[in-house]
Amino acid sequence: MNDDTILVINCGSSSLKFALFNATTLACIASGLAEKLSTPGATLSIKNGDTKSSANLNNADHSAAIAHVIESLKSISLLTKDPLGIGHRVVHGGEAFSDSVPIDNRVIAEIQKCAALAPLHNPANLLGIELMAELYPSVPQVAVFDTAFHQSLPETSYLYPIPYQLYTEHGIRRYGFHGTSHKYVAEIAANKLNKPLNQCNLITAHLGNGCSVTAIKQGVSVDTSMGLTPLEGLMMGTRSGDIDPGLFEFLCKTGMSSDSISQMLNKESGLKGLSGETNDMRTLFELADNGHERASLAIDVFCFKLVKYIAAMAASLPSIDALVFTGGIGENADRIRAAALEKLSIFGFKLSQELNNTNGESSGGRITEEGSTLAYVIPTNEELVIAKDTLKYAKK
Ligand SMILES: Nc1ncnc2c1ncn2[C@@H]1O[C@H](COP(=O)(O)OP(=O)(O)O)[C@@H](O)[C@H]1O
Ligand SMILES: CC(=O)OP(=O)(O)O
Ligand SMILES: [Mg+2]
Repeated sequence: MNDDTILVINCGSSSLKFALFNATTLACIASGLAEKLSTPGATLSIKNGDTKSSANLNNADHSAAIAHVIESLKSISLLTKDPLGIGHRVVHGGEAFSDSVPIDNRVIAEIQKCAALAPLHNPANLLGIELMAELYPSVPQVAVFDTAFHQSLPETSYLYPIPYQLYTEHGIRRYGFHGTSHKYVAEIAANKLNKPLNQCNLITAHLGNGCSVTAIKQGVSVDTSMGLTPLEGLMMGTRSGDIDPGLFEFLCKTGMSSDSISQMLNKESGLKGLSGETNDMRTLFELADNGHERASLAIDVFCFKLVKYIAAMAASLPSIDALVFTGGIGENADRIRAAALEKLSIFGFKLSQELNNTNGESSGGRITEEGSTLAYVIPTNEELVIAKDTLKYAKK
């Protein structure tokens, strides 16, 4: 296959997601995931149309994994010539970026500066950029930031009530994340509502492994649940979300180091921490159905936090045109959506059980009854947004 392509890379701390798009049609040709990198269990799975393959990568690090990805794509006659452009998901762009940008040394330096604010994400994103620049030195690379869409937050939302110099001198403020996803589903929701986005008031709930909720007023982000880092806000797969900051001192006094507290809050908390089992919502449903009490408890706390945050987001809006669910949980977990909407009847939501059970498939994503405040399921596609933004800077 000799069509022009755009390659999208989402380099995480121990994983690498990629997607290859046709640059003309923007159809996704192949996508995949290399995970558990730098461990004996490292694997690569690739989906190419209906064909799925997987391979053991045996301790491969990011660099070896990227080489495997490119080799594998070539072996199925894809990526036989250089891509037109390479787009990267970059989690933290601080206050420097309110849109996607072509990557140059200045951009790399800014991303490096933001690494202190996102130590789990930005260094991995930078590694992906460096590795691709080595492999394809003459191909334009573009950075697409999770934080960009939230640069419209007003001061009242982004400032923390702590000494003001911490903001001016150290950039400590709410930045917000998953912006690419919130923006994408907001645009689709506006289409469904048949209104320009700048006339839409929406609440978008991105519920994947990381979870965040955003209030979108007349098309722009005005409040969001994640903060300085992607740890604040909702309960997530392995992240705690909001906790009392007093917990930190308390745990320090028990002898825990700040690194181990951070590890606990980021990797051992959330659904996994409360259930004592897993961060995977599907498995938790199975466990709960078989009488596992802490799996049920973890699901209940997850729903409670979700409802609380959706209600908080409503405080920033004059009205709610629609609530949107997206991400692996938002798109598939009908019982989470049902539990949430049941508790949100104060905002006029009336769930249609029938539409909800099938993820709104027969109703263009709508899962509410006639006359209800609208709620939709809208599958996100961050990779497509990154591919589109990359194409803007890739010369044909
Ligand atoms: N059919 C399903 N029912 C319930 N939860 C699901 C379903 N499919 C995926 N999920 C959940 O979605 C979450 C992963 O979301 P995803 O958006 O894929 O993650 P990531 O943030 O890593 O991209 C997991 O908790 C997974 O269990
Ligand atoms: C920013 C963030 O939380 O990303 P993810 O959901 O991919 O972990
Ligand atoms: Mg995802």
